[in-house]
Amino acid sequence: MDIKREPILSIKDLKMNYGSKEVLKGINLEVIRGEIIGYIGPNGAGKSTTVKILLGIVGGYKGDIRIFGENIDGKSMEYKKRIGYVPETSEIYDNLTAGEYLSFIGEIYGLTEEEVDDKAQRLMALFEIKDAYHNRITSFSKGMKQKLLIIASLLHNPDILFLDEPLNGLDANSVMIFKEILAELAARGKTIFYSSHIMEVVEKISSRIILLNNGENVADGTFGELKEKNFDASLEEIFNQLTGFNQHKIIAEEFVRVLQGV
Ligand SMILES: Nc1ncnc2c1ncn2[C@@H]1O[C@H](COP(=O)(O)OP(=O)(O)OP(=O)(O)O)[C@@H](O)[C@H]1O
Repeated sequence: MDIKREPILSIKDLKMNYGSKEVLKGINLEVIRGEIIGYIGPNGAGKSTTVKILLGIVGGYKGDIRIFGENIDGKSMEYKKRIGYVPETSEIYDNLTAGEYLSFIGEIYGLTEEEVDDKAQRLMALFEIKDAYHNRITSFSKGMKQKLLIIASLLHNPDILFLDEPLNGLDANSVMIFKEILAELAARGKTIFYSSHIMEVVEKISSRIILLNNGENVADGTFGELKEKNFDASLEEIFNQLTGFNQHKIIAEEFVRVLQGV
């Protein structure tokens, strides 16, 4: 098989209910090596639910999911060692120092203490937070915590990376570095699943964009392809069109009227 076309992730007819609420209504998706998938959709569309199912955090779904060809419903946990994850909000162990936290994560993935120490310090230096290596995470700023989460997700050199609003709190310089890191990783055959509400960034970095609305895929293609089908619009406008939303001005005016007691 052409290694570049190797399917990394395959989802067939994925359905998920929370109680009587149908959250995912039959998602189909095939992702190949080296793709950067921009996974977008309105609040509550089902993006995090999809990602949590793929990570094995949420069960009880229907459908067939294969990651690296392995059905994730099986007993094997091997596939998890090849996954990295940056959650949107994290239960990061605030009482540990950055070094202790990264050692803890690295050892879960089977890295030696020396390997983790060396890699962690070098990566923290590149993100300009090395001076905080021995500091407790509670003392970190929001952006510093985010950099730590990014490093923790990548320490074991995963083949597929799930990112949920990964730019949260990063300054403009760090955003530029991180976007380059993603492009470099993809060029080296890593697959990236990028969930975000910042359309300008998704538009620029994704090799393919998937729009989820109400638990269904309503668009799937390169930004160029989506533009062609949607009157050459920006991704923000395409998002508005495909989710049937054109009320922003009316809602904003009403919001301000309520604030003013009118
Ligand atoms: N643990 C849960 N129990 C019950 N309902 C849930 C649970 N988790 C999510 N939901 C519901 O599932 C739906 C999809 O939620 P999900 O978190 O996947 O959306 P999302 O697309 O990631 O949204 P956002 O952009 O706001 O992060 C929502 O209606 C949400 O209320």
